[in-house]
Formats: sequence, structure tokens, C-alpha cells
Amino acid sequence: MIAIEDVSKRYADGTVAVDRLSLQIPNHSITVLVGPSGCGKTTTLRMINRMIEPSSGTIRVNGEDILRKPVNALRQSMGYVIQNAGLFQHRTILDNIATVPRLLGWSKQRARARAAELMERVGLDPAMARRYPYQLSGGQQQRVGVARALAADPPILLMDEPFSAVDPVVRRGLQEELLRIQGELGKAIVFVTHDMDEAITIGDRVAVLRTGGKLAQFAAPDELLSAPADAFVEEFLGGDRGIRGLSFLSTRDLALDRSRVFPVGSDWQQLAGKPGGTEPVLVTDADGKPLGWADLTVWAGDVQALEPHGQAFEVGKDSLRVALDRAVLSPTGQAVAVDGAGRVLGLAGQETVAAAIRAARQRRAADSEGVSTVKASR
Ligand SMILES: Nc1ncnc2c1ncn2[C@@H]1O[C@H](COP(=O)(O)OP(=O)(O)OP(=O)(O)O)[C@@H](O)[C@H]1O
Repeated sequence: MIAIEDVSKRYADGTVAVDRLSLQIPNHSITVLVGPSGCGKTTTLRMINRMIEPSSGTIRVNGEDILRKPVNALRQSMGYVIQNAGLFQHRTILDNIATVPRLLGWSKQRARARAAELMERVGLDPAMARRYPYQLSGGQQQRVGVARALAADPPILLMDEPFSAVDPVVRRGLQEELLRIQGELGKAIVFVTHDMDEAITIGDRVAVLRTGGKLAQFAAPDELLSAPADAFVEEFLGGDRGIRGLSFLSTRDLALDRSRVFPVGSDWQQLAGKPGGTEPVLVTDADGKPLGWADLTVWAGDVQALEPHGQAFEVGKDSLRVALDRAVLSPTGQAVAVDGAGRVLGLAGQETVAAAIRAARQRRAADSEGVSTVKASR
């Protein structure tokens, strides 16, 4: 646990970068500091590893005042990742990652073995080990930066806009990779960004700072989206926070319609004659996997002639946001719900999703702890 207690930073020219900030940063979780340019995010992060000394207040790590710890020991317990990776250009990728273990006195062989292990962990091809940083893409360099910070297995990882310099697709990949690594390693991660979407995607908790280094709100992402503390936070969250909030609601309890799903080989003529026979049906293969939509008033049983079913959503894994998106994009207005093996569980139209949203809101109102939240596949 990192406890920031009533910490302020006033620079020599009188600029107040951080103003009486108090934050409890738990272990085994990602805490994001987010806010507009100049609001004191970097200053806060650097006070944690003592690259910057606070003007007042105390920072404790697991109860111990960081000023009482030798600065080297403190920094060894904290990996540090910055924008553009900050790699040593004259060292190979392997030796970049091995830097801290070498400083700690590990043999070259052991440090390199550890570096090779970390390359795999962050998703880098082992063939890159002997390359130099300029021979890697920006996204690959950021992975090296993360691997280097993790090399000595520090319990804390400080990350300052680590993914800001790469394009959105690569950035998304890096965010997913970080979440996966965190799932395996469970560090205390403090992550600085000015991008609220990034904060919401990766943060377990998000601290929104306003200019002057004052804390505007510190909350879990779903709470931030559903109950912004004030107009500043609301504006910073952007105009579509209602839709984005659906990312945190599970599809587990959706009331799926199974009455319009039939396996190939069904008696289509008989079904067409039944009440509702003019409604499109979803045809599945023998395993229950979706093949496409059929209008039984005209379809003659030719699988090739089915209307594409589009992307499905996985119940329990994907969020209501994904389900709603699939329903909106579906040619029939019905999203196809599947299990982990891709077998159809049923259909969910926009009204079904809307009912699930209302039910989730009621549960939230009844019990602020009781709302099902999902972390993945937002
Ligand atoms: N060494 C310094 N001397 C004087 N003022 C400084 C110094 N370093 C930072 N500042 C000022 O302190 C404030 C906070 O800076 P900081 O870098 O912490 O903000 P930030 O939120 O990380 O910004 P950005 O998102 O643009 O990186 C800014 O007004 C900045 O100009």
C-alpha cells in the first residue's frame, strides 16, 4: 500500500503542482492518475520514487515513510516506465532489460536469462533480443520498457504516460497486455495518463486531478461514470459516459430469447406456419454455432443464402455495452449470444438489453456493492 498523506509540491518559482493530495494506493491493483496537462500527475508519480521531494506531507509504502528508506533501496522496489520507453540506444534489447538485475549484482548469465523470460512475458519475439532499440517499432519499444521495469520483480510499478506515443490500435494491445501481466503478477501499479478512456480501461481505481494538483474524485471507473463528483469530472469524462458505463455491466443475467433459434435441418415449413413465423430466425449448425438469419417466408433451406449473423457476444465475458452494440449492428435488431465455445445461447434485442440495464441500475440503487461488474471485453 502506498499512502500519500496531505502531500503538496511547490516548485522554486512558486508553482503549486500538487496541493494537499491524499490518496491510498492499494497493493495488487492499478491506480490511475488522470487529468489535464499540468495538473501535477508526473510530479505526484515522481514524489513516490523520490525523483522529486514533496514540500510537505508524507508518503508511506507499507507503513514506512519513504524518506526513511535509502533512496536506492526505494527505487529498486519500484519499476519505472516512461513515454517513449527511454531505452539505452547503445544496448541490445536483452541488455536493456537486464540493466537493473546487473546493477543489483546478478551474473550476466542470470540477468540475461531473466531478461529472456521477461521478453516472453511481455509478448516480444525472442529473435529481437540482439536488436537495438532503433530496430524496433514504438509499441515494441514500450514492451521492452515494461519488461525492463519488471526485471528485478519490484512490488511497485510506476508508469508515466507509457503508451501515449503509439497509435490507438497498438495502444489498445499494450493496455490488454498490461492487464494480462497484472493478472499474473499482481503489482501495485500507479499509472499516469491524460486520457480518460485509458484510465477507465485499465484502472481498478482512478484519481482525477484538476489543475493545481487538487484531487477532484477518486473512485472505481464504473462509479466515476455513473456518479461524477462535479461538473469538471463530468466534462472530463466526455459526452457518452452513459454508454461507456455499460462496459461495467455483465451480460450474465440477460433474459435471452431461445424461441427463434433452430438447428439446420429443422422443419422450416412447419415453423413458417406457426404464429410469429414471419419473424427472422437464427439457423445454427449441428453443434449449435450460428450460421445466419433466415426469413422463413422466402428462405428455401439453402445455408449459402442465409443473411450473415454478424458478430456475436459471449455471455458473462462481454459487457452490456458489447451486447447493445451487437444488437444495434444486427440486421434483425437481435444480438446473438454465445457461450465460450461459440454455441448460441439465445438472442437479445435492444429492449432486452435496456431491461437488463434498468435491472442493474435498480440493483445498484438497492445495494451499491451489489452490481455485477466485468473487467474484460469492454
Ligand atoms: N521543475 C519545475 N519547476 C517549476 N514548475 C514545474 C516544474 N516541473 C513541473 N512544473 C509545473 O508543475 C505543474 C505540474 O506539472 P506536471 O508535469 O506534474 O503535470 P502533468 O499533469 O504531469 O502534465 P502533463 O500531462 O502535461 O505531463 C505544471 O504547471 C508544470 O509547469
